[in-house]
Amino acid sequence: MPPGKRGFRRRQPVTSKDGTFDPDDVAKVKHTRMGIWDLYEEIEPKLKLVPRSMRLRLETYHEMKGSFPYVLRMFKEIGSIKACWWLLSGYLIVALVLALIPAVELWYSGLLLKIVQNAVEHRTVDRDLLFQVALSRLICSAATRLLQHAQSQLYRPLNQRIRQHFTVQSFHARARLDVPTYADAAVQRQLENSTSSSRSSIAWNNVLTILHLISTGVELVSQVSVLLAMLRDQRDGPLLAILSFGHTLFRKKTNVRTWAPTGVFAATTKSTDYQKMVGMSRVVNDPQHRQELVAGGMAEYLVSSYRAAAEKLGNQATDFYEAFQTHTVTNRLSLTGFLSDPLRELPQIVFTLRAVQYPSDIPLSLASLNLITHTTSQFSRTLFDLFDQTGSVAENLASVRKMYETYTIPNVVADGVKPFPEDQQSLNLGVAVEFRNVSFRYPGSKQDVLRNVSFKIRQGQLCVIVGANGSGKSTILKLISRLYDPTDGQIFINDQDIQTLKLADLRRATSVLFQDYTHFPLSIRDNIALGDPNNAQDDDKIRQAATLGGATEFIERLDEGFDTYLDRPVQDIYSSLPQGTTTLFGRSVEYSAVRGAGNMSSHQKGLSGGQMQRIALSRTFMRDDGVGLLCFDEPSASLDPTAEHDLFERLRLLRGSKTMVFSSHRFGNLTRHADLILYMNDAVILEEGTHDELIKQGGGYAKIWMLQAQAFLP
Ligand SMILES: Nc1ncnc2c1ncn2[C@@H]1O[C@H](COP(=O)(O)OP(=O)(O)OP(=O)(O)O)[C@@H](O)[C@H]1O
Repeated sequence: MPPGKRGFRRRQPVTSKDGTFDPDDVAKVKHTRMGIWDLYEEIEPKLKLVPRSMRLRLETYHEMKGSFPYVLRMFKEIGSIKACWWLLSGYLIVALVLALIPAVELWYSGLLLKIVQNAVEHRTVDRDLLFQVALSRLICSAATRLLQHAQSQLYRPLNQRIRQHFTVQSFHARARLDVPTYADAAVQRQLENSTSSSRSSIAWNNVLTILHLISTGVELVSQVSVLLAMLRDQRDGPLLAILSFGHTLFRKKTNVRTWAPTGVFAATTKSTDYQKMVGMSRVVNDPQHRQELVAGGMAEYLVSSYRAAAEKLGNQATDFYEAFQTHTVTNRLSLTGFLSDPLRELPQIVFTLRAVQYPSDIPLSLASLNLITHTTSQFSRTLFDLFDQTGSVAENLASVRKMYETYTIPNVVADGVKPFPEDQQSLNLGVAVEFRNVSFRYPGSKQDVLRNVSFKIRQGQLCVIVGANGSGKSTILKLISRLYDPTDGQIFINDQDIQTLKLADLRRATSVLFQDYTHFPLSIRDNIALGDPNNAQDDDKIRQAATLGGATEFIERLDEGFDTYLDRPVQDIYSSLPQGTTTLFGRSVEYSAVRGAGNMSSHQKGLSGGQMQRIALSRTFMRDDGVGLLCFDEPSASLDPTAEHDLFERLRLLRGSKTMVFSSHRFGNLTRHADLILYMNDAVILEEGTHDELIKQGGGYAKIWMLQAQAFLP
């Protein structure tokens, strides 16, 4: 990943805290300069009674509590997945047994110590007990291996089952969102926070976290019980244990390393040189820019600018994390750091003093010292790790809550309740569309893109909306298909308020080709089939739609015909192929360096804009049954004049008596046949009527018509 801000934004999700963060608020925010980076950290309110770390921990526990109901729901759901309960119970049992083994080992080590003690004091060795200890150690290590193997065997099927189940759920949660909801930055953030990777899932990660917590708990409790039992019999045992524990605690305190600030923070760089360096490295590394880079002879300029910027910045050209670490490392030399090492030696010093005092005890004390210090520091490390993990455990558990919350993100465009139309046959006569004083502003924008727009398209009419770029034509089509709701005013379909109609019915009865249509990274067949998901398996229909869209001829010329992927989402993987290999799996071999280079990035098969538009048109033609309203936004923008003429002829024939709405800034063919022309400019409808009426009126429409006509006059 390129260095810098991109990585930072992606990796640092916004916390669940309410309110806003204003870097300029000096009362609440501390500013630190770190090389080219400016770090802004929220100043924690200073409560004397509760230390900051404690307060953070309390907050964390509180957050964890809120996540529990969701975690419970997750486990219930996992229980409903085939065979998951059994696998999970098996996994838990294995984990618990594994957690008990260190205590068993410790117990036998204690016994060994007793044997040594006996040998020293009474000069006798209990051979049976010694054999038993040796055997038990062997059994313990064999059991650990076996159990770890069993665990890895259970891991894969569990992970796969759980991941698959929750991936489908999350797919559904995302697919159902409407346009304004999906475009909402807060929703995007929410979705990003609940994204699983392709190899594991939020649910599985949480199952592992919880199992880890349980087994660590069991490990600690069992070890502490054995340790206590052992310490009871050992001279100086408790003292040595306390000293070891103290050292681990002290070292932990002096050894806090963070890769980023811990609280609420934001960081930015004002260095234009660094921005330029990162930007230029993207231009060079991203294949989509290669064509322009080469054709424009930019390489030399880029290299010299990059070098100049790099020289100017020197070692300050780092991403935020590196800058942060450099900054913190220089601040880490402290007195506590120096004290840490002598403290480590303290148990040895105590032991030496005792050895002088009781020389006969030396072998025993040596064994005790080793066992006790080793066990205590291991135990305390596990304990501290567990404490340290509370933050990430809370975050993990919270991710389950966030995942479930995405399932219920409410859509901005609310569904209606009335079925539409009541009589399916009526659709053949088209539908009437009426706008009453409609005003509209895109979410987050301050500007009205439609102002007080009113018009009425009667059943079966052909309406053409014309006007300059940005006048609001496409927006009208988006409102008719209820991608958005008006900010003001009402829209009526067959005299019924559009907001009362069932969305699924409305969308089934309407077919829209947007100007900014996209091509799905699927096969051409699927790209067309999606025009009518109900008939997506009907190959004849797909071919017929392709013919109507004028696409059959070029599709059939492609090597893979209808199976061609416009943009293959999963690339074939190969390396070290002999040079003569030009095709593989029925496709031509492209080396990764040239994949997506040149004009192949957006449509790998190198289709022209017009051909892509024909595929989009075919998708629209897929749906003819059960549709009463056809909307086309600049359907011929990329077509040559013959193709445009043929398209309009086909559309007129196919239309029958259905309502059709076009948006266009080309006057001519279409407008002359229109029953209603809406002439727009700057968010309002200025003129409306038929071609003859508007020409007679001699207004804006007539003027542009004359302008376009003149272009063809000799
Ligand atoms: N998603 C959006 N968010 C914010 N503003 C938008 C969005 N889509 C369009 N706009 C703005 O709304 C205005 C009207 O756009 P619209 O696409 O409806 O115009 P148009 O008449 O169809 O233009 P063109 O002839 O170029 O297709 C423009 O100023 C455009 O910048």
